[in-house]
Amino acid sequence: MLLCIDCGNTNTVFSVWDGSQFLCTLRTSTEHQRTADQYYVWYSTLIAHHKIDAMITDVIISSTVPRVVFNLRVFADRYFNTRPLVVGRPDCLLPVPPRVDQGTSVGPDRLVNTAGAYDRHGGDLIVVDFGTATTFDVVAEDGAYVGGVIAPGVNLSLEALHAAAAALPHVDVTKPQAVIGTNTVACMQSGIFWGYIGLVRGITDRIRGEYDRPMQIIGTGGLAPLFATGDVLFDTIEDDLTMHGLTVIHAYNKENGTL
Ligand SMILES: Nc1ncnc2c1ncn2[C@@H]1O[C@H](COP(=O)(O)OP(=O)(O)OP(=O)(O)O)[C@@H](O)[C@H]1O
Ligand SMILES: CC(C)(CO)[C@@H](O)C(=O)NCCC(=O)O
Ligand SMILES: [K+]
Repeated sequence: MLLCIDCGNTNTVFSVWDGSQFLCTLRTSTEHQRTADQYYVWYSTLIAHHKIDAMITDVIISSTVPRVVFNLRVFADRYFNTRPLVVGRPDCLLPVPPRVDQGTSVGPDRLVNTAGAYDRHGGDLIVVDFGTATTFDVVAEDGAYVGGVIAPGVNLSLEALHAAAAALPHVDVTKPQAVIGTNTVACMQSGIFWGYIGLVRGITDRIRGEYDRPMQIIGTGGLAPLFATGDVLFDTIEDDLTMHGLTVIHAYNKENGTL
């Protein structure tokens, strides 16, 4: 079985893939101090809780935080006796290499989203991922990542408002009743909710204008379903797109790479 690990700047997600389905998905906050042994205590406790017979033989990691990779490698080696595949490292092949400026390194999560979305939908796509950052990945006809957009994440923007303005409280993102807020919290929620609807619509419209073929828009990340209630922004929403992409890249390396 394959253990897929998706480390974002905010959260780290583990998912066990048995070759045809994900048996469970476990989430923890990303902390670079966490050791291999700490990962195992957390992982094995939850696996036991879910009563899953997970015989892990392979591990694949995508990490937007380079310094957590060392301890995850030790974790894979010590507890599963396997050398993990790390997306973005030279020995991890991608089904289609990205076409970007020379010397730039694309976030591994964006490469993984690209591979996952292309596998499910073919090319000419925009993948919108609502994580720590709100990212837009453009996937060409042949499945290559060819660029995109990085905007501040929704929760980051809310935190920034709260941190910078003494009178603005911490609020959660939610769909407000009306656009015109009649109290501070409602005003902030309106700014974030309708602001991000406008951001996503504006950016995807402009990408479509710049790209010379029809494109599908795929939404992913925890907040995609919430924003889809505000406007028709996406052709589909897939909460497991990153995990799916990890299984696609792993399978590709089994067939063509050094695994
Ligand atoms: N209605 C909601 N309000 C606030 N947060 C929500 C809501 N629905 C989902 N979430 C949050 O979305 C997050 C899931 O987002 P996702 O995994 O896509 O990115 P992330 O973990 O925030 O970022 P990264 O992947 O960059 O670490 C979870 O932390 C979850 O609590
Ligand atoms: C943009 C984030 C933070 C989104 O997780 C990540 O993909 C990243 O660190 N990217 C590196 C820069 C780039 O993708 O062009
Ligand atoms: K993510």
